[in-house]
Amino acid sequence: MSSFFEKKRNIAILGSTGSIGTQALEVIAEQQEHFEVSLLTARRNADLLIQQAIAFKPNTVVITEESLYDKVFDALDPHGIKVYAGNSALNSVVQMNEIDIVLTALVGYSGVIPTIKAIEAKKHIALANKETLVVAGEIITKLAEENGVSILPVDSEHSAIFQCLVGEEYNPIERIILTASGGPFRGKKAEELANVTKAQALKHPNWDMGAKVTIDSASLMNKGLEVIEAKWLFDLHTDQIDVVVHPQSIIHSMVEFEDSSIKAQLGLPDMRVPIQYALGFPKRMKNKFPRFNFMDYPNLTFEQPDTKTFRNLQLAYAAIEKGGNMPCILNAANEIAVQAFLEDRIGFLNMSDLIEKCMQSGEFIAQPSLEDLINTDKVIRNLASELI
Ligand SMILES: NC(=O)C1=CN([C@@H]2O[C@H](COP(=O)(O)OP(=O)(O)OC[C@H]3O[C@@H](n4cnc5c(N)ncnc54)[C@H](OP(=O)(O)O)[C@@H]3O)[C@@H](O)[C@H]2O)C=CC1
Ligand SMILES: CC(=O)[C@@H](O)[C@H](O)COP(=O)(O)O
Ligand SMILES: [Mn+2]
Repeated sequence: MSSFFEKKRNIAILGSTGSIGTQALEVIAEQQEHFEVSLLTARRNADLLIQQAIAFKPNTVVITEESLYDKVFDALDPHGIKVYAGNSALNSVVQMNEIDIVLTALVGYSGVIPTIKAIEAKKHIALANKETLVVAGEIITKLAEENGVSILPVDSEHSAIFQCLVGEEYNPIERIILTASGGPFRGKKAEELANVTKAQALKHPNWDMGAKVTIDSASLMNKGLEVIEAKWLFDLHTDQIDVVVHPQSIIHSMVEFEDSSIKAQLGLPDMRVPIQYALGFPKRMKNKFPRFNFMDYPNLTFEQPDTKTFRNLQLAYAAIEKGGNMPCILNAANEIAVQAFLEDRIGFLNMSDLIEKCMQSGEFIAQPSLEDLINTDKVIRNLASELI
């Protein structure tokens, strides 16, 4: 069967060895008549990267950890696959001619520069890496517009909103409602959270994801980052973005229009659905993913987020309302806090304290350039590390 696209879409996956990256390869394996892989990248997981490259035959792979170059080269050179190492290699290969769409599935701030390089080379972006828009949303959305490229959301909530907006080009959004699972500690109070372990925090009730986003979900920082991501993706004011806790993660998010109608996108929690939608947009492709059965979920429930206990959501709203480099400060402090929590160096509640301190002491820049943001990230990482 031939593809319904003019030609097969060439996909670059930045972070192919992670949770989003591996699920994207599952999607591509099931939709081989429509997609092929031109680039795969990883940081340290050389064994999986080699395995993926042999199976999907990309033109090029990058391993950013330079000490692993020889291992990956020796394994893939005999297959005619080009191998590079390091961040600068990543920033240049995302511009390769044959790439149509770059799926950004790296973690954290590391996604910012490769995404900018890809947009400058007029590649469409399938955006999983929400931190990119948190750090540099204004610069990146402007750059995408100037280069005529689309930023197609992969994050489940933003994909839901994007899907609700198809056909609504003439209808302004009144507000969006981002759903939040509430994470593994939903309903718990501060005194119960003081001594929770990373093993408990890493047990998300509905989604199987990488460690960083799973801790963010447990602390509600994930929802805070998603509020900022939504502001830039859909050009909204923060007072148009509400968060509702929906513990079943079946309604992935909603849009309310000016006539009071609310549209929602529903389905089982399965990231392959939004990944496939972004890569195949505007086409919905037939697949064999499990189907949702309403009888299995007789109770879909909704609650207010407890922002007194889970302070990160309020900190994120405060950061985006302040604007400038404040979301970049929030993000850098959060990345250091999450890493420290995962290494048992700080407790769960200390994460919010650390982020708040960095927001209070970091130098505020109202109209930051990209260089200002790169510097802010560096300075705040140092500050947060010193404060631990
Ligand atoms: N997982 C999910 O279901 C969802 C994730 N997201 C977002 O998608 C992004 C990816 O998340 P997820 O897949 O869970 O993350 P993972 O930790 O599972 O995977 C991250 C990937 O990026 C690579 N990587 C990590 N750090 C660096 C770095 N500094 N430089 C270069 N490559 C790096 C890793 O390589 P290696 O394996 O070699 O370390 C791996 O391939 C995040 O921004 C997350 O918030 C959004 C919605 C859902
Ligand atoms: C799958 C996905 O998009 C995650 O970002 C998810 O949203 C995490 O769930 P909560 O942050 O709602 O717990
Ligand atoms: Mn999400």
